[in-house]
Amino acid sequence: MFEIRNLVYKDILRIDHLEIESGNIYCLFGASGSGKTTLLKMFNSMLTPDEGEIHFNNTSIQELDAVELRKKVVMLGQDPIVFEGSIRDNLLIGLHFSEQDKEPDDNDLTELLHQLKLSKDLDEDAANLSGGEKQRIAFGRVLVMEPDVFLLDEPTSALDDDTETLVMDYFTKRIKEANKTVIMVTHSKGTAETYSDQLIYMNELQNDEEVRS
Ligand SMILES: Nc1ncnc2c1ncn2[C@@H]1O[C@H](COP(=O)(O)OP(=O)(O)OP(=O)(O)O)[C@@H](O)[C@H]1O
Repeated sequence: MFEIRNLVYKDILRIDHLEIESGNIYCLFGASGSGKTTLLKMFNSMLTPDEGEIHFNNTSIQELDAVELRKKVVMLGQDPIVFEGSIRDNLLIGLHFSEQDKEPDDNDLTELLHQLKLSKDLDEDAANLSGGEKQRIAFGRVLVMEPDVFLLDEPTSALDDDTETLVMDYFTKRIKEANKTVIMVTHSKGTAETYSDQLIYMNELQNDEEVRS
């Protein structure tokens, strides 16, 4: 699905080769500042390598329209974005930037909230949610978009352990059923070991001693 060859980005990334196969969950693991977020941003063209190639389904990412690519490869950043409006608005807003043409109805969205362990009404103002609740709403938004690839940057960092387990169990079951691909940054080795098909250690990936953490 993705293949990286001879990638160089500033003095942050130096990767000879990395292959991401579809249908798998990959966890990027490594020290703070080791380039995990930077690498994640390469996969949907938010950042462009200085040297080297990234291929997505055998086409160079640079040849693809970034907007179209981001419909298939969706990033959920470290800081959850909440838009003005209700919880319903927030769950549905990503559909405008996705290839998914079937809009979930209120029953679907209420079930999604339930699975994300959010006892909230769809009409509630999203601005009043706590940090962990906002994180789950942002998670729900990308789930509704149903992209081929989820790029997740510490998606459960604001959740307590029990909630994280429930949310991740639900998420991984759902994406495995749909044969989606996940590349996820996490600081939790337990989360990485529990949910990933493959762990990618940044210090092993980087080929230059100078960029090793
Ligand atoms: N646009 C940029 N220009 C220059 N340096 C940058 C840029 N973005 C990030 N960096 C630096 O690159 C390094 C890697 O940052 P990155 O955010 O990818 O690390 P990370 O592994 O995700 O860290 P954390 O676990 O703390 O989120 C850091 O030293 C950071 O300061």
